[in-house]
Amino acid sequence: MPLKFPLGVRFITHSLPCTHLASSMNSAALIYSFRAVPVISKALPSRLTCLGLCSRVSFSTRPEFGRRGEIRASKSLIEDEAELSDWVSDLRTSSVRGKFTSDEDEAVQERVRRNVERDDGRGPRRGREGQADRFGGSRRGKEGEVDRFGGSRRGKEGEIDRFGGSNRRRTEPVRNNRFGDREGARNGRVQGRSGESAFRGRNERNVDSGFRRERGMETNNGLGKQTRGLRQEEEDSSDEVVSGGIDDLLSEISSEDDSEDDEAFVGKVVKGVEADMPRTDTATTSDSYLSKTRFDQFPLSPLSLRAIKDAGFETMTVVQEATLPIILKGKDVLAKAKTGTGKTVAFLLPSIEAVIKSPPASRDSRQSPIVVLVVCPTRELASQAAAEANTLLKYHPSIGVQVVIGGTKLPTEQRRMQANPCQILVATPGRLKDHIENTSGFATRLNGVKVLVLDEADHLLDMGFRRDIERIIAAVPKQRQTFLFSATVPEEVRQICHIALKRDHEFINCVQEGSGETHQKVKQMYMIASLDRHFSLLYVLLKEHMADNPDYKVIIFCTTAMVTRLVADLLGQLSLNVREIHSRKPQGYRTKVSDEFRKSKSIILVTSDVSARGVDYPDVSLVVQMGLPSDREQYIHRLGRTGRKGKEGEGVLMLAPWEEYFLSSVKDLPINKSPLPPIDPEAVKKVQRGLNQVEMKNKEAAYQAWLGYYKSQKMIARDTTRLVELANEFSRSMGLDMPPAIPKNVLGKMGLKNVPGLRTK
Ligand SMILES: Nc1ncnc2c1ncn2[C@@H]1O[C@H](COP(=O)(O)OP(=O)(O)OP(=O)(O)O)[C@@H](O)[C@H]1O
Repeated sequence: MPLKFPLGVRFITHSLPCTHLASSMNSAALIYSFRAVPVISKALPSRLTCLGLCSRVSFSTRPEFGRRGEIRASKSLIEDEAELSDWVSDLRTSSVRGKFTSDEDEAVQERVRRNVERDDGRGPRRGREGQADRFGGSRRGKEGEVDRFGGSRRGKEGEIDRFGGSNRRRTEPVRNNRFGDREGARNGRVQGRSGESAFRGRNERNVDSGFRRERGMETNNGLGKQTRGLRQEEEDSSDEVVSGGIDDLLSEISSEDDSEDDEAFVGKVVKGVEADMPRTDTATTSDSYLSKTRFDQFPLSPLSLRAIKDAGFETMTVVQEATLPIILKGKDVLAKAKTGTGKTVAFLLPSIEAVIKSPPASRDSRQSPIVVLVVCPTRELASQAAAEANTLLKYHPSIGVQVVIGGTKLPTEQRRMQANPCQILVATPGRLKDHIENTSGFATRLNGVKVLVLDEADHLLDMGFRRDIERIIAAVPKQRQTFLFSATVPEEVRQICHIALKRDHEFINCVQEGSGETHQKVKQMYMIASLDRHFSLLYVLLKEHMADNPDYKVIIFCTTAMVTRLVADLLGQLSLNVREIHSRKPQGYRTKVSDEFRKSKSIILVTSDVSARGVDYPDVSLVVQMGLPSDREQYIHRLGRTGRKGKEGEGVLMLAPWEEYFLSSVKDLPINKSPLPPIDPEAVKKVQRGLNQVEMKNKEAAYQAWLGYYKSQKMIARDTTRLVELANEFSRSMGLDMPPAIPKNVLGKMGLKNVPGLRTK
C-alpha cells in the first residue's frame, strides 16, 4: 500500500506482524506494521506502525532535520511568552512609576497586540503570589490577583484542584434534544471506583496525525514535513533510565502470588520479554475507547492489578493497550488519544512500575529521590493525576505521592514535602520551578528521576510554558524515560518534542484520521447570532436542555474570567442552579465547587478555560462555548468535557456573525449549523431583568476583559475602530446604554488610545 507524502515521496508498505508486539498480538487482521522502503528510511528514518485503532511512529531523527528555525510556536493566545513576561514586568514597574514613555508605550502596545486576557490556566507568565497584572493576562491567576481588564489569564499552574471523590452519576434519560433528535438512553454506566473519581478528564483533540489510516492501511500525508522539523536529541539515548525497561518490569509478572510486599518485586528480571508479551485484542468500533485487553495480560505488579480491579477497570482503554507495551520496553513515548479515554492511567501504571524497580527510598525525606515526575499544566489536573495515582497505589503503601501546585505559600509546601517523603511528584510547571530554585535539597532529589511525564504535552510545550519546561527538563537526568500525552498533538509540538523525548521515541496515535479528533457520540452544533441575542439564546438553550435532561450537567465556557463571572451572575439571577470557576476565585472555593460539580447532577458550571483541559467531570450532558475559542485545540478540549468514556454528549458553539471565520479551523470536525431556537419575548424580558440585577462593577469588568480578549484576536483587532464598535455591542447586550469608561492608561497599554467609541476616565 503506497503511503503518500507531501514531498512527493511515496512509502511502499507491506503489512507485517507488528515488530514490537509480534508475539503479543492475536489479532493480525487489525494490527499491521508498515515499513518504509530503505531509501525512504534513510531520508526519513521513521517507522510507521499501526496498532489496530492506534498508529505508532518511531522516530530516529537525524541531526540535519534539527532546524530550530523552523519551529513555530503553537497558535495559542500567548504567542510569545518572553515578550509578555517582559511586558508584564514593564507594566508592574510602570504602575509604580506612573506611566510609560512614548517608546515604552509603543513597545507595550505591540506586546498587547499579541496577548490578551484569558483564563485558561496557562498564563504566559506565572508571577508570584500577590502580584497583579493589569491586563489579567499573564500569570498564574492566583487568588486575590486583580487585573484591570477584569480578565485573568491562563495562570499557568494556578488552577483548581482536588477532586476528592467522584460518584459518577448515571444519566440515562431518553431525551429529545433541541436538534430534533430523539436520543436514546445515555449509556452513563460508570465503573464505580470506591470513593474516588473513576475517570479523570482530559481533553481530546487530535491534531495532525501525520498519516491517514484506512482500515489498517495508512497513507502518510505529512510525516515528511513533520519529521523535517525534528532536531537531534543531544542526549545519548542508548541508556534507558528505567533500567532494563521491560526486562525488569517483566519480573513482576512472573510473580503469580498476590504478595502484599512491594519489595518482593524489586530487582526481579525476566528474560525473553518479547516472547512473554501479552496478546492484545483491540475493540473494533472506531469510537470505542475500551479494548478487550485485560490489565493482567501485562507484566504489572499484582498489587497494582488489585487496585485496578478495585477501581472497577475491567479492560484497558485503547490508549493504555497501545502505549503500555512500548513503555514497558523502556521507550519514550508521545501518545495522542481522544479526551476522556484514560491517558492518566496509561502513564501512571508504568510509572509506578518504575518506582517499584527503584532502590528503596532513603529515610531522609529531604534526600529521598523523586523517581517519577509528572508535570501537568493546571492545579486541578495535577491534583486529579495525584488522586488517580493514589487509587492505583492503594496496595503500595510504601510508595508516596505528593502534589506541588502553588496556591499555598512556598514554605508551606516545602514543609509538607519534608514531612511526607514521596517517590512520585505531580506538579505544575511554575511551582515546580520555584522549588527547583528555592527549596534546599530539591534539585538533588530530582536527580533520582527516572520517569518524566508531560501531561497535556502540547500545552506544556507551547510558548506559555516552554521556559519552565526547559528548566525542568534541565533539572532531571538525561537518562530517563519520558512520556508525553495529549489529546492533541499539533504539528508544532511534533517538531519540538525532541526537547523532552529521545530520538528513538515512538509516536502512538490513537486518533484515526478521518474519524476526527472529537467523539462520534458527541453532537456538535454551532449557532450564529448577533451579540445582543446571545444571553437570551443561552437561556433558552439551557431551559430546553434542562427540560429534556432532568439529570443535566452543563458546562459553559466563556472567553475570560470576568465574562465568566458576568454570565454566572446572570444565570444565578435567572434562578438556575449555577456555579462558577475561574482563576479569580480563591483556590479553596474552586476546589469546593469542582468537587460539588463532579458529584452533582442538575447543575450548570460557568467557567473560563481553567476547566478546558483534562478535568474529568462525569456525565456532562452539554458543553456550551460562548464566543470565540482561542484556537481549534481549545475548542476540542473544551468539547471533550462531555462524551467521556464513550458516553454521549452535546456541544454548542455560540458565535456572533463576525466570529464565523473560526469555523474554517474546525471544518474537518462534524460540527453543524443549528437553527436558532425561537426566543419568546417573555424569556427576553426575563433575561433583561436578570441583567439589570447584575452588579455594575461586574459588567464593567466584563467589558474590559472582553475588549482585552478580542484585542488579541488578530482577525478582529486589526481594525480597532470596528473592535470598539463590537465591544460596545457587547456592552449593550449587557443592558448598558453607554459603554463603561476605561482608564486612559489602561487603554494606552491596550493600544486603544484615541479609538473612537471608547469612554475614558
Ligand atoms: N481501563 C479503564 N477502564 C475504565 N475507566 C478507565 C480506565 N482507565 C481510566 N479510566 C477512567 O477514565 C476516565 C478518563 O480518564 P482520563 O481523565 O485519564 O482521560 P484522558 O484521556 O486523560 O482525558 P483528557 O484528554 O480529557 O484529559 C477517568 O475517570 C479514569 O479513571
